[in-house]
Amino acid sequence: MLRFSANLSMLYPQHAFLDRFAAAAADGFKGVEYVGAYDYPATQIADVLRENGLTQALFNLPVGDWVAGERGIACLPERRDEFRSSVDQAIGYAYETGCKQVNCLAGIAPSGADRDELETTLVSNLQFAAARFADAGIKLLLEPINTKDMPGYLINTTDHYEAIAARVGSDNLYLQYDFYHMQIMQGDLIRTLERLQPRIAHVQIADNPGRHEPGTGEINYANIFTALSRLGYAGWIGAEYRPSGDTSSSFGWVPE
Ligand SMILES: O=C(O)[C@H](O)C(=O)CO
Ligand SMILES: [Mg+2]
Repeated sequence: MLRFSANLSMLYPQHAFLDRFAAAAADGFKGVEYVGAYDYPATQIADVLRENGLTQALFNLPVGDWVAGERGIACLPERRDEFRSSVDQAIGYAYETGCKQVNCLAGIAPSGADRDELETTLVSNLQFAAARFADAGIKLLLEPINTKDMPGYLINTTDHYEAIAARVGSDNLYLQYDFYHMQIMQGDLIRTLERLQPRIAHVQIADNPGRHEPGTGEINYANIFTALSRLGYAGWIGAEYRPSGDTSSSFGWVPE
């Protein structure tokens, strides 16, 4: 049985963030996810989840200054201490909201930076975080992201995820497989899903081009949902897209 989670950073843009939970529940979602809710007390998020009968499926480690263009700090050597204290902050939010998995955004490579140094920093930070999250019973995820939407982002392919994961050497580092990003970067979506499925803890969906709802572009989501069912995928499927119109009218892709 496939389970869908509403990505509240993208769906229901007409509502204030805290009102998006009720909108998702009214549309039948049982789970929600978002980039992060660190501007709100964790207890407030827990309350709104409870009031709406929702499970917290996923959120990200603190991503740095999003408005200034940061997309994670895990690869930035001078932010090592900040990253490590952000792990404790994320664990606190995960405990309070009952969330069992947290995604790490690697960050944008500063122009001219030494990529080896960035990767070494990322590996060391992920080793630290994977161990802390394991002690807390929470999975740590790493997501490759396409270079067109996010130029300079450090991890862009599943091969790169695998290379980093091999260096991290922890059973508690999983892949967040976003079909939209991987369609842009490498295609071969279902074969890669089949190969990496044991390490995939969360998937996300959007169509390409446009990053709108499934059915608006070139990705065959009917086949992808069949593959996920066939493989016995038991995680959440995050609806992480910008609706082409009204969010509540965008769910024609949900399988019967
Ligand atoms: O953009 C994405 O695909 C990520 O999942 C995210 O959380 C924010 O960039
Ligand atoms: Mg994603």
